[in-house]
Amino acid sequence: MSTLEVRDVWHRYPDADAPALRGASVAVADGEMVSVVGPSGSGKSTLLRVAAGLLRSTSGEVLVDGRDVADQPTERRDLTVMFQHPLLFEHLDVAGNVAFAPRLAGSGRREARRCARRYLRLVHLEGMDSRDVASLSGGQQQRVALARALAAERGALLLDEPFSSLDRELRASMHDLLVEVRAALAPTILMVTHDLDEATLAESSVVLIDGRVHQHAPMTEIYRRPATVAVARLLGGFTEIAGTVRDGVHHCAWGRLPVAAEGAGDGAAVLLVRREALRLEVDADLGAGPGIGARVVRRRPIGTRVVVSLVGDDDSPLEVELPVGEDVRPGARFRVVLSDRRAPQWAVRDERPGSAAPALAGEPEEDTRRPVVDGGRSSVGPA
Ligand SMILES: Nc1ncnc2c1ncn2[C@@H]1O[C@H](COP(=O)(O)OP(=O)(O)OP(=O)(O)O)[C@@H](O)[C@H]1O
Repeated sequence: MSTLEVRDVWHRYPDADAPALRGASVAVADGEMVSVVGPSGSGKSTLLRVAAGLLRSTSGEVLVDGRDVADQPTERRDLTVMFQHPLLFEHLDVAGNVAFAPRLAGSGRREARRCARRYLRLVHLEGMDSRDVASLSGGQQQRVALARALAAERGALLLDEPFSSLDRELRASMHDLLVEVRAALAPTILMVTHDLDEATLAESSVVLIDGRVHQHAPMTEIYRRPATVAVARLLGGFTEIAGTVRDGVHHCAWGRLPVAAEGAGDGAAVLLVRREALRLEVDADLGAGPGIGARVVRRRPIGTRVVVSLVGDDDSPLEVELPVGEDVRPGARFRVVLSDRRAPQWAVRDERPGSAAPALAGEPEEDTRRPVVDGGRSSVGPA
């Protein structure tokens, strides 16, 4: 077991217009699992490849067990990597694939196969030692790949979208397996995924956007209090209400709304409200508290609920989630209000292009290598 830390890493690919990583930092404690999420192209795989030693970063440190391993090749970093595609050796049978790492480490053939069987049992593939890997299903192949990664018996396991090529059911069974493996072996894990549900398997998640860490916290906390508008957009389902915070109150086209003390301080700020925390009132209720007049643009059913998209009287887009069956048709006018008007709302600094106070206005030149957003554990809100 070991700890893994990536510290203030910058990376620019040759000929790229912009850096893929801009001062990204992630720390994974011994036996802990951290997931990395972010939009496509945000630098997730680059971060993992730098940690694995498959890519040399432009600057920054990678520490395994507190030791700087920047100059060490992957095989000397006490870690192992598993990718989306299993990349099994087709000339070896199942046990031969899993025995590969112990063989490489110097174990004899019989001992290595014994070790392989142990890990095959762990991934529920007992009795399949002699099977041809090409004859296995995609899910079974990925189990072999996991057993092979575990059989290397390295301190840390780096997973790059490990289950994304599997269908929903197989993915769920791999998630269960990962939970079992963690209970049995407690490996230190850094996992890149674009699946926000999968990310919740980890104790905490890092949200990487444009090569910067916007937030590092448990996923439930990230949903509750996204650190930036960009994080909220990645999660989806938030309505953004622009305005200004003064003395703990958000002033906006909706009126005056109290904000949570830990959020944005005075200045231009966006309230991030979950769409299920909003409801529609008929226009007759105008003036009954904070809210905004809006016109329905479209409705989109999702399971037993319907997402209603509206345009507010200030031209802002809004989304409200209601039970299916509500009589809400395109063109109809309503007043959008908060379900609980007294609850403090979550406000973040308004850093959107064109806002009154862009948070990135003071962004350093790229080559100063200073992170703009705090990547610390449980950080909320931009630095
Ligand atoms: N070999 C390369 N040469 C040049 N640019 C690259 C290279 N690999 C990645 N990039 C660029 O670096 C940025 C980050 O890419 P990366 O693959 O790390 O993102 P990602 O978050 O893993 O994306 P995805 O979720 O789509 O896999 C992207 O803009 C990508 O186009």
